[in-house]
Amino acid sequence: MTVRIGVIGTGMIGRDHTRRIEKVLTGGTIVALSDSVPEAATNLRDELAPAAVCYPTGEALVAAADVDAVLVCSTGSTHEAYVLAAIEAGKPCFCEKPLATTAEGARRIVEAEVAHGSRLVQVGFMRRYDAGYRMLKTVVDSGIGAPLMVHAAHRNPTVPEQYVTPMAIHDTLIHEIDVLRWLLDDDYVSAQVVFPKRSRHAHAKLADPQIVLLETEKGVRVDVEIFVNCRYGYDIQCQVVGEEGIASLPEPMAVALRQNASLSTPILTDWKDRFVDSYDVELQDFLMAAAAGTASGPSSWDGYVAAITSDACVEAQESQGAIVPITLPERPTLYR
Ligand SMILES: NC(=O)C1=CN([C@@H]2O[C@H](COP(=O)(O)OP(=O)(O)OC[C@H]3O[C@@H](n4cnc5c(N)ncnc54)[C@H](O)[C@@H]3O)[C@@H](O)[C@H]2O)C=CC1
Ligand SMILES: O=C1[C@@H](O)[C@H](O)[C@@H](O)[C@H](O)[C@H]1O
Repeated sequence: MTVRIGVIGTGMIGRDHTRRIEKVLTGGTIVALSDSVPEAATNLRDELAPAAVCYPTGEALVAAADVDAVLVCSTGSTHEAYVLAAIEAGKPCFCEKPLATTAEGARRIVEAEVAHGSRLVQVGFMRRYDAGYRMLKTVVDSGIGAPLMVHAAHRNPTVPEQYVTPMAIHDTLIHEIDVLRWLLDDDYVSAQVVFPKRSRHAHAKLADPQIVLLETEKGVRVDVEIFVNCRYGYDIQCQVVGEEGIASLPEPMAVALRQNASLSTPILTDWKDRFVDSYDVELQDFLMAAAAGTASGPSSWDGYVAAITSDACVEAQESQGAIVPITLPERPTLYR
């Protein structure tokens, strides 16, 4: 079966996902596009999906009879309404992170999906599909004894002016929030944020870098450096310290160059390149599940837990070093 897909939000990642469904993956075709800026949708149609119909609203796209499944790739604050509409229509829905910009919004999605009675939503936490993180998880699960600590870093070369301090959590740390609880098979119980000396490259409304300290139910201590004006590249680091050994996320594959009395490997600069294979695998997974009328991978529950944890981290940013507790509600059986 070829799954007929509608894409809401045809900006940077909506375009990239349209390209991969049309040009790279099997089992899906783009039949519908929508963006609040109509030319964004028509331009993408002309460039990559000539058979697609452009809809004036995301709601009209979700309701279209020939749309089997929906990709929500619009601005984060708009995700909740579109995901709820897809659930109401009984259509599988891939939602880019964040699932919702508030924990309340994510809870409403969980409740709607539970009421529907089966999974329909996959959240775009692509790192769970990354070959390096999967290799790391295999080792963490069996090769280093009980995990004790995680040291991680999420570095971007630069960010635009509109990227402000809480976005370091909602937009950036959210990937670590999800992938580390998946890696450790654990949940967080508290968060704290400390601010080192501020980089002179940070914009006025951004405290950069930041260090987020999380503690898990099993007592693992996690520190994540968020540094989004690091200048030198897009660099994702993760090291798990266990009772019997230390396991590190592999570096992306790169040619080692011996030249002019030096040995070097390039560092990537763009998140799209760093996780290009993971995006392919996550969307292929979505297409396979959608063909069966369901969803797999990171769930609404994972999106909800990430939202609760993000809220605690933002509160911690604002509380000058205070430790903010994280309390999760009971996990519905649908997500066990
Ligand atoms: N998984 C990942 O690594 C990444 C995820 N993202 C997420 O994807 C989402 C989109 O990000 P980008 O593509 O970078 O942003 P973008 O700004 O390039 O694109 C967003 C698009 O949504 C459209 N839009 C805004 N409000 C809308 C509405 N109510 N209905 C329909 N369309 C609307 C905008 O006109 C724009 O074309 C964000 O939630 C972001 O966090 C973005 C980059 C990487
Ligand atoms: O999701 C993403 C961006 O929105 C975010 O701004 C970057 O920091 C992340 O690395 C990227 O994966």
